[in-house]
Amino acid sequence: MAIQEQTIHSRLLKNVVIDTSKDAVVIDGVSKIFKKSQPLFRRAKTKSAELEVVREVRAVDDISLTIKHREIVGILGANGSGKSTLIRMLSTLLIPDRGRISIFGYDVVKDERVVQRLINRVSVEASFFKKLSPMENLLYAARLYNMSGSEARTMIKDLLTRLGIKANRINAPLEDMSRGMQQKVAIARAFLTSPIVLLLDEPTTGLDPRSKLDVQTFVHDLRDKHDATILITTHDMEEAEALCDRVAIIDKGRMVALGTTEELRRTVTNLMGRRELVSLNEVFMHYTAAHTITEEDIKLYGSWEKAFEALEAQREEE
Ligand SMILES: Nc1ncnc2c1ncn2[C@@H]1O[C@H](COP(=O)(O)OP(=O)(O)OP(=O)(O)O)[C@@H](O)[C@H]1O
Repeated sequence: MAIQEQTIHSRLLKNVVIDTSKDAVVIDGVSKIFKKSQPLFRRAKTKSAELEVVREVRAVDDISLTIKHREIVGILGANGSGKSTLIRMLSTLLIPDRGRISIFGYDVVKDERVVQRLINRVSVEASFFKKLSPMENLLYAARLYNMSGSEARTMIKDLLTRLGIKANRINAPLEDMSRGMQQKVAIARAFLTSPIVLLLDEPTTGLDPRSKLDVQTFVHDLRDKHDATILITTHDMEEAEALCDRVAIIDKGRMVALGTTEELRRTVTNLMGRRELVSLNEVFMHYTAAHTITEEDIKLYGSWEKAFEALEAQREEE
């Protein structure tokens, strides 16, 4: 029976009872503060002249967000805005300093083990046995989840093919594949374990346009056919528009906007007094410090993109 038909019932997944009528993810007033030590005199020639100062970085600052079952939500933010920190707290890798996070009612701190069964995180730093092939790596993962060898083999082949990985690559060492291709193998691995909540940390960064589309189709399939709830961080506005039911924009750890891409575009169009609907890029710039880039900055750095990179680097240093 399709899970949609069961939404008011409970679902048993990996021996955990899930009430799919509950919100999939509830983030309630969550903050994470890091302590960073920095030399006070950066240009000091001798080490002894350096003084260390400890500074607090509010990587995530009082964020609240509720995500419904089968929703795809995008988290947009510049480098260092706190996206990965938020994802890491959701996946129990970091503990919030303040606030609560729950997944279908299970608390990420108190019910850590249960949450780990419900959630799967895909990030660029995915760990693999690089000398082994995608098939061998995924068979290893399937074994951990008690799948039979033949069942897993068929499924893996199907998954990798759907993600656009050619047959001759499936059994070749992973280390010979590009970073983008390895990223796809990481996505396939997350899928193998049928996550009920999937956290995708910049899943298409570094992928070519064709591969991006493969991944986007796959993500939609995951939601449509397998009822996954998906949280995705991205820098790519086109991707956010193509994939997400709603997007949250975060800046310096704070959530500065939340809504459908259409709603956000309309709001900013009205705020700017424009006639034509602004793009999501302009929405992003409006809500983040990107709008502070001046003509002079563009001249100085050579292009808007370069000026934006310089601004991000400067903010990261601060
Ligand atoms: N383990 C850590 N210790 C100290 N500071 C950290 C740590 N992890 C992240 N930070 C700081 O927290 C802030 C948010 O970082 P985070 O990695 O969450 O941003 P991000 O939005 O994911 O960036 P990117 O797009 O570059 O991946 C940054 O200032 C970063 O330097």
